[in-house]
Amino acid sequence: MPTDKSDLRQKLRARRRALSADEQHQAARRLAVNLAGTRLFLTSRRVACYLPNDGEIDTGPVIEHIRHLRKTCYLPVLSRLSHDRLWFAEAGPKTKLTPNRFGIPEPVVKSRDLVRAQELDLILMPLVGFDDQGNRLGMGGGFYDRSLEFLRHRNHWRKPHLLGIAYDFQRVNGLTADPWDVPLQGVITDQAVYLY
Ligand SMILES: Nc1nc2c(c(=O)[nH]1)N(C=O)[C@@H](CNc1ccc(C(=O)N[C@@H](CCC(=O)O)C(=O)O)cc1)CN2
Ligand SMILES: Nc1ncnc2c1ncn2[C@@H]1O[C@H](COP(=O)(O)OP(=O)(O)OP(=O)(O)O)[C@@H](O)[C@H]1O
Repeated sequence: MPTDKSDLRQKLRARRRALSADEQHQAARRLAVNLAGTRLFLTSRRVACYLPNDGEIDTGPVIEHIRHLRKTCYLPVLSRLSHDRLWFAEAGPKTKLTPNRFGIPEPVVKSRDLVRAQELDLILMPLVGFDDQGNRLGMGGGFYDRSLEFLRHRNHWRKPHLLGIAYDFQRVNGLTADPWDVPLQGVITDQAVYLY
């Protein structure tokens, strides 16, 4: 296994992109079933998810389930970044979307309707790799870590709760945590629920 983070990123990203449409579809459905039985998800009302990019596991069934349970679904918004922190916007089935600078669709909303991570109960986070300590390897922009920095200074658990969403093959051994990394409380995959 490559030890270098960027090599590992490239390898895992290529493996995601190599899945057939049928494999992607199956895995996305299994993931939604696994998430649906997770207590942290069931007890959260304001839930942020993401729209898939670069072969990330499809979140369509998850988003449908969030709405079915009458929870509020949020998506990350990059286009009005301040100090590289993510904002989040409520996203219903009729919300207009526009591609951000990475080509990922994001909600078109008024500034006053943007919320900070602090206001959410649960963030379902995209990731490239994860390990059994709750360490997360992301796309390398540092957006989530910067936006969740306030969680590192807590001495008791504060919202939002953090769960990663991934294919099971994205589980790797011993990622080295950087000082700014904010650990995940669990990762939900197409095969399992890992809680740390
Ligand atoms: N679906 C999804 N949405 C997300 C994230 C994510 O990882 N996945 N992010 C998580 O933080 C933020 C966006 N971060 C991203 C960081 C890099 C690239 C990316 O494709 N980078 C290219 C280089 C592109 C360029 O520089 O122009 C690459 O690495 O190939 C995409 C999203 C917010 N929204
Ligand atoms: N809390 C922070 N304060 C300042 N800089 C940060 C912070 N968190 C991350 N960064 C910067 O962001 C860069 C990318 O971090 P990292 O490689 O961990 O991103 P990532 O978690 O893979 O990306 P993403 O969260 O966008 O998926 C790092 O080089 C680091 O300098």
